[in-house]
Amino acid sequence: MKKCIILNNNFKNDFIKYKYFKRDFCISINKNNNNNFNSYNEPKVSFEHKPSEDYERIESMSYQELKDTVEELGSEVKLKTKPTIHSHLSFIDRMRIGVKAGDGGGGCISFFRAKYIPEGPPDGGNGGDGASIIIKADFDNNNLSHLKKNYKGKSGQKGMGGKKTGKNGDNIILHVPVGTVVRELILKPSDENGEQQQSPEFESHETDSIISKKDPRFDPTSDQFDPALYLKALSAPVIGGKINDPNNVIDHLEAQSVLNKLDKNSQSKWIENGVVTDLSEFGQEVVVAGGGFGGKGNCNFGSGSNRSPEYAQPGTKGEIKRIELELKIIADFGLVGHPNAGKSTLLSVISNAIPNIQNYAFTTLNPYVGVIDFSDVDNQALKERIDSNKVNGIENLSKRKRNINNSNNSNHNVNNNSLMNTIPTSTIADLPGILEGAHLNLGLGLDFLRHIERTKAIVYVLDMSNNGFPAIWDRKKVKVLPNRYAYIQDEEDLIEAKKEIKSKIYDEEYRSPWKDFASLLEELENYKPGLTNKPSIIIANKMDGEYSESHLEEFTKATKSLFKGKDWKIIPASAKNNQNILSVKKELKEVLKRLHVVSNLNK
Ligand SMILES: Nc1nc2c(ncn2[C@@H]2O[C@H](COP(=O)(O)OP(=O)(O)OP(=O)(O)O)[C@@H](O)[C@H]2O)c(=O)[nH]1
Ligand SMILES: [Mg+2]
Repeated sequence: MKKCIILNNNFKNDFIKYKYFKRDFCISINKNNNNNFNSYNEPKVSFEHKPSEDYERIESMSYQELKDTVEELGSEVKLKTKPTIHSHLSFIDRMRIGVKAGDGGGGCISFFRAKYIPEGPPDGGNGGDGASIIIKADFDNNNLSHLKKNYKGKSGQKGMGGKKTGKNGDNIILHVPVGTVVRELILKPSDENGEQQQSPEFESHETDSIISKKDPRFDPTSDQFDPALYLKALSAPVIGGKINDPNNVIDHLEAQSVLNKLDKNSQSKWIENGVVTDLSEFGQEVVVAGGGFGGKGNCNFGSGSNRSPEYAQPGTKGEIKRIELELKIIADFGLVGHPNAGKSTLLSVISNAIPNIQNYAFTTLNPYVGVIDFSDVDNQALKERIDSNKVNGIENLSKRKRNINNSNNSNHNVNNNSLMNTIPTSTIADLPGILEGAHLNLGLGLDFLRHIERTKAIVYVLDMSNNGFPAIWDRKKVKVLPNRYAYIQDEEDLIEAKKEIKSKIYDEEYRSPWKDFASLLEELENYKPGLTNKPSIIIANKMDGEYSESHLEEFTKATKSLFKGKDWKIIPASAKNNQNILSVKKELKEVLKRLHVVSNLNK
């Protein structure tokens, strides 16, 4: 029997549909704003059948028709819900949304009337402005999953008699994390052969004249209508007004319907038009679609020659855009640890980077990104397989091979391997060391913490040899605890730091990896609650130390309850002696693999 799966429209990615679920064909249901998957009685469905390159899509099929079709294909209809994925992994770092700003309200044509004034002056008020769509960097979580696919702004209210102005549409503000890059997209139409055409050359200063001359490339009813040029012109800075000025000739609704059709037949593709905004400051915002202007009411047009103007301005159309949002991630992984824990040394053995390594704190002052090559992990996996086959005998191997080939269900081993093979390399950032009070801007403080936000996962590096770190800095040293120093810029910093650090319960005589780890988590959480929810790995470094084994034992015990429900692994290693580095890389790849699945599911 052929395997079939029914998914809701969230599963846009064919790779996931066919490879992850290992089905012969799959059916996706058009959701009617109803998230409860099992509650469909008569769902509208579209049908996709893709064992080969042929791709069939039937829109609006009834449930019965769907069942018949599926049964004809030799399967049965089964509703399947989304696979559960660890909640802290499900963050979206890139998404595309459609935005339509509200139209401006039309001006009003009205005349003042009273008992003894039958022909009063014009008193039609102005229309209100349409709502703009604004993207603002003030969201508290490093995630875009809270956003919808489309936003539509309210139109401005029409003007009213008595010179009353219509209400403006309330702007829609989309809250995104600091570090989000906003890109405008334009449609790149395909030619007959499916090849992408080059966008026509477009000079912004041309636009004004083109539009006013009724250029057919901007006319949606003309054969020469050029969607790419049209979309570009919508956002181009134009001398003497924008494309959506009331004086131009474009029928925007008609144009949008042409664009929608192009979008639907999926021969077209959205590409960047080069308008990029990097929202790198808290509170920074950008208007991605400007609301239409309200039209002027006839009270504005009365003049000596025409005291009773019977006309008013219509409102202008709100802009329509497609936007791509992306979190600016500096690397897949960020190395987090106290100064001197061995972060840079670890980076140097797992990646191609050649960082500065010194036996004093704050050697690393800026993030340094290295590329990890996973080919040795893959080679080892292959070698292990060959070795185990040698042990089990060649017969076993062929049996297993056959099993894998025959199985059409979601065999996890097969899936995992195919996913892993799609991740040949990854990036890792060496970050400056962190110490207590970093969230108060001690040490390299806030600058450093900001970088952690820009990595997808965290690699904690702990010094298991527990030698304590000699805080030798070339900056102004201030002793805040025995053996501990902090970088203080002024008196105020110092008072704050002392207060903060004293309020914590630290055993001043004795440092332990557990306390180190707890203070790292605390700093991260103090800076931004939820920051430690990122996928994480703990590297117990300096395992070549005399007491490292017992410290690791203590650490594992102490963290047991904390790690409940989290899939954080503790990997013992010695970066300096290149011990167990392959296991570290293996685990990094495991984390990436999980991130990869989630990111594919959310595209
Ligand atoms: N014994 C031992 N020493 C190590 C190990 N890994 C690193 N070290 C040493 O620890 C010292 C600090 O290493 P770094 O890699 O510079 O430490 P870091 O965490 O990058 O320090 P900052 O950049 O100052 O935050 C160096 O002298 C390293 O040689 C290890 O596994 N075992
Ligand atoms: Mg370093």
